[in-house]
Amino acid sequence: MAERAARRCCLGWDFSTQQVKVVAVDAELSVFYEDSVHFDRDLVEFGTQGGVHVHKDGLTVTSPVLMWVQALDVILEKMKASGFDFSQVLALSGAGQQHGSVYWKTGAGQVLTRLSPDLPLREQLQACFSISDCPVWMDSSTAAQCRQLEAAVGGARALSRLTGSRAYERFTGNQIAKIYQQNPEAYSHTERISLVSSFAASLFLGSYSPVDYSDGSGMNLLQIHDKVWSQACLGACAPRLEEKLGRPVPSCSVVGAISSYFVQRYGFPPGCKVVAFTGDNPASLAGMRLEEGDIAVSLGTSDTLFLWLQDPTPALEGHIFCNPVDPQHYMALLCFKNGSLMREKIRDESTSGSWGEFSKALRSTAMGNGGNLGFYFDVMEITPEIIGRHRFSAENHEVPAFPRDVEVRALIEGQLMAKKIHAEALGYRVMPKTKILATGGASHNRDILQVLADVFGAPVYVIDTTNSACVGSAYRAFHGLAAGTVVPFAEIVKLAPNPRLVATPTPGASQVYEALLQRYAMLEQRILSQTRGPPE
Ligand SMILES: O=C(CO)[C@@H](O)[C@H](O)CF
Repeated sequence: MAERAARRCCLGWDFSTQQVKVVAVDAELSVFYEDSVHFDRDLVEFGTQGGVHVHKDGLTVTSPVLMWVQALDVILEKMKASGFDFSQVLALSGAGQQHGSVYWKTGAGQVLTRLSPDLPLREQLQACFSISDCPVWMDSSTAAQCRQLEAAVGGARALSRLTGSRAYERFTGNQIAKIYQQNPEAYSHTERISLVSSFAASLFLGSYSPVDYSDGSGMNLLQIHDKVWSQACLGACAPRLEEKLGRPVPSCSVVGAISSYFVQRYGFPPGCKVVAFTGDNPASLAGMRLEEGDIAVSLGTSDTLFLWLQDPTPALEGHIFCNPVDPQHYMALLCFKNGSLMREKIRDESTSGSWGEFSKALRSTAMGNGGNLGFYFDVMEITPEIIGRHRFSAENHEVPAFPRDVEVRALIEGQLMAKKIHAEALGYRVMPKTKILATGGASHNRDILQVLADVFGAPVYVIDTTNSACVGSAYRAFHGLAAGTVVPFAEIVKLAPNPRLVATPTPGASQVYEALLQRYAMLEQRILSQTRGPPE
């Protein structure tokens, strides 16, 4: 085989819900290698579906930690077999599904430092975990612990101001509290608790990696302004918790050099740096190269907004995390459950299942839709908590139906105005330099993106985000190599492929939507007050 040219690079890892993925990115920021191990398909013995075990109560959702360990063994062996030249790896970083937690048994730290390069990780770490099936982000079994935590710190809004979010069932602090309450023996035999991100970093380090600020912001435990653990939250969840978590670190930190295990078994250079791993969403923000004032809109099954914020306003909806690439700033995540499934339903009902007709309906109706407004939530919406379909005429009278073209525009304008209103409630503001990055299935529909540009009053770009968490992790590894210097992340990634401009605001759009957004916000509050008590 022709000798492969030496290619200095950084690796970006993603320990996600369904697989472990890796990309290799060279100094020109080109991705030249990628590989993955899919849990359900490649590690059948663990019996997962979608990478998880959904328990009989329908609320508890876990994943086997040894599956994640074995996936790393398998993917590294695949890379070795493919002839990947590990000696060229300057640094690596990674991402993990947010909120999940790993419980290292007393003594495991010693095992990590003394791994034999002659054996796979799975064999040597077999007995190192006090909890074998780890709680993950899909778990919703900790409602009681959420209420206890909010009560301990003065309520949901107080907790949101402190940690960036009100209590959420999937957030790690509440999961730790449940384990301490329901399995105290396992908790007492736990010497370290990692997130999935810092667990993965620990494997490469050969010692416990600290939790980074950004993923740590998804625990309901970290004070996002001071970047220290909240003693009130720690105390409300479990005893002696701070010693099990260790001190959190800035996300751009170099947490150490790669363990000799990987040097001897795979040929990594001894000086290969490990940069703190972080959550998958913060890593994706890095991969999309979001900058201050930018917003990424992922239009998928559920719609997700990634915001870059300088002065966040924590609220009862959405999540504020410490920014993964700028320790002075923040990011926010907003999830809208009624995303593409709702768009597909209206497409089927109003345009005979045709996206072409759906787009025609958008093009044949004017911005503002003649004052008609719609709220379309066939499943309970997260942001805000509303269910059902609610249509309003220009006079704010609720009506039972719209003509089909009006219905299509009312759906899309409603979904996108909700995004702007709730983003602004978290402190987001469109700036002159704002770019909107659209991703996900619906980002292939240019007519939907035109409405997005009109509602936000900003240009819309599309970007390939297939491996955004991995690529963002590789970018962060390069940034970590510059650690100690004041080189901003944007400077490190300026050679990366640029997003493609797809839509710019129609002249007059801001006048139309300024008034409509106010009406939408008022009507949303009207619906909320009709369906639940006064806001907290
Ligand atoms: O819970 C989430 C974010 O808060 C999910 O996006 C997980 O990070 C997916 F792994």
